[in-house]
Amino acid sequence: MTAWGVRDLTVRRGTRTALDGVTLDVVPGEVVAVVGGDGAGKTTLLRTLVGAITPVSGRVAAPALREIGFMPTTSGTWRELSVQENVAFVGGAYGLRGALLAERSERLLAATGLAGVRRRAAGDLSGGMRQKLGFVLAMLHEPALLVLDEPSTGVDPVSRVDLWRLVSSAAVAGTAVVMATTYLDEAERASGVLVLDRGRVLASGPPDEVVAGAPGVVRSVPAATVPAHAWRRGAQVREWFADPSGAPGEAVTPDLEDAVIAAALAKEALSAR
Ligand SMILES: Nc1ncnc2c1ncn2[C@@H]1O[C@H](COP(=O)(O)OP(=O)(O)OP(=O)(O)O)[C@@H](O)[C@H]1O
Repeated sequence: MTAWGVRDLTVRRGTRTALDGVTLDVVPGEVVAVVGGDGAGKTTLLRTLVGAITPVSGRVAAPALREIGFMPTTSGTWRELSVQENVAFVGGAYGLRGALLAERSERLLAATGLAGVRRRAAGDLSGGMRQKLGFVLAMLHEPALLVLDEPSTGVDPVSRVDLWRLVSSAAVAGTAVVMATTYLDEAERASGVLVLDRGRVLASGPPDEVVAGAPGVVRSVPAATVPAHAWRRGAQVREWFADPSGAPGEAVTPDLEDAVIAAALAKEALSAR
């Protein structure tokens, strides 16, 4: 089984090092989530994986271009074209036509709930529907590697669940999927997570291992001891402590969000020394 991905990747954008020694594996049948804040390097990583950016150093293993499905943050749809025309246009670009194109597009339009709006211009679709159309276009040629750049950002919660279902069913069908996301609840459902922070890997592995490997301890506290180490979770205030012994407050069962914050704070504490 071929694993796609990158090894020890360093990429420069302008004068900045956008990625510094990043390794990512994407296996057929699995979804890997790339998480990180604005400017962490998610888009740069995905674009380098699909061959749109040349790295300074490191290795990229990806299938041939026509075996890759790529959905950019902007969904990759043509706003002036109808849903049907978007599908026909992209299908044509991949050399799909006739019964094969009809069968693929009908199946994908039905799965995404877009069959009823096939004559509507993509620009008149809701944000969530437009992202689903972007997914249809990226999947039309049945790629071996599906690369999705923040498909669910700004999408309503119901459409987010729909999109996740589509993405995971693509993986179940054998596609290797990598998706950038800013939603950690979404990343928690992936097989693997890569946490980026200013171009460097903060943590990587299956979500439960990333959570188990989080440095220090996260507690629920009545009031923050060190405000810069505390954050709100619903009605609670949570705080990260480097040293678990004698940490105040109550124990919490950490999730991926806690683990990512803990890893970021531990790194900051280390570099401040
Ligand atoms: N064309 C460019 N020229 C110069 N610097 C760039 C360029 N594109 C990105 N960068 C820089 O590279 C770094 C990584 O950006 P990237 O877009 O990959 O991050 P991201 O995690 O996808 O964040 P966002 O969600 O905000 O797009 C940032 O510091 C960004 O400012």
